[in-house]
Amino acid sequence: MVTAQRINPSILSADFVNLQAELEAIRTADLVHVDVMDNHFVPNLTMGPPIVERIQAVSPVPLDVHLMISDADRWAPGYAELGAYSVTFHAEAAADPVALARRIRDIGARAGIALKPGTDPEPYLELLPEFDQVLVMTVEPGFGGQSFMADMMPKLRRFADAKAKLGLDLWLQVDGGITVDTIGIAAEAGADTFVAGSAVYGGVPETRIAELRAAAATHAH
Ligand SMILES: O=C(CO)[C@@H](O)[C@H](O)COP(=O)(O)O
Ligand SMILES: [Fe+2]
Repeated sequence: MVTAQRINPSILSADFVNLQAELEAIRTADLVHVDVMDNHFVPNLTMGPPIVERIQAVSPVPLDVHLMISDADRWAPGYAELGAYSVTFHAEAAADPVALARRIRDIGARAGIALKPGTDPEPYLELLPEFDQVLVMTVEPGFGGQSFMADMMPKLRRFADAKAKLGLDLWLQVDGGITVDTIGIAAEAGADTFVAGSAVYGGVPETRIAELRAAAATHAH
């Protein structure tokens, strides 16, 4: 069986003044990746619940919310409540990642855990049944348009191995520097869900999404 692959454009690279049109432009995507930043966990500031709620209301594709915020335990459940399809918080920002994932799942969203490049995956491997997706950051979180960190591939493989060993239906997501040139490297290492901001919005989004899909498919497991 070939693993399903997902392309999730990040609206961080979209024109925020024309967000509704930018959301329409990616209707062939699987999910829309929404980067929430608080200028505390990362040195950048984007949006909070009121704007994400409006995006949820008008988006033709479901929301994949990536929280780059401190005190995730306090804020993450609200994004599940407003209807996000998945809510991913950072391991480094949650006091109790398992309890938080359970709250997100109880509300009805998929629960994701994200790891910054410097974060060791080992403590999280045995917790994987508590999550629906793992996000391996392939740039330092905070900004779009950075270069893909190929040295994160051993971490991705570590999660892919643990997923296989435990027989889990877990999505492995990569975020940062994904292009037609790097997506195959990530797919090869076990990723099945690909976030791309500048690569999608830097051209005609529908064409870019199709190109990314084709490039990823040649490396599907
Ligand atoms: O979470 C982040 C950045 O912190 C990402 O989702 C970026 O928005 C991806 O942008 P590109 O690297 O694809 O341009
Ligand atoms: Fe992101």
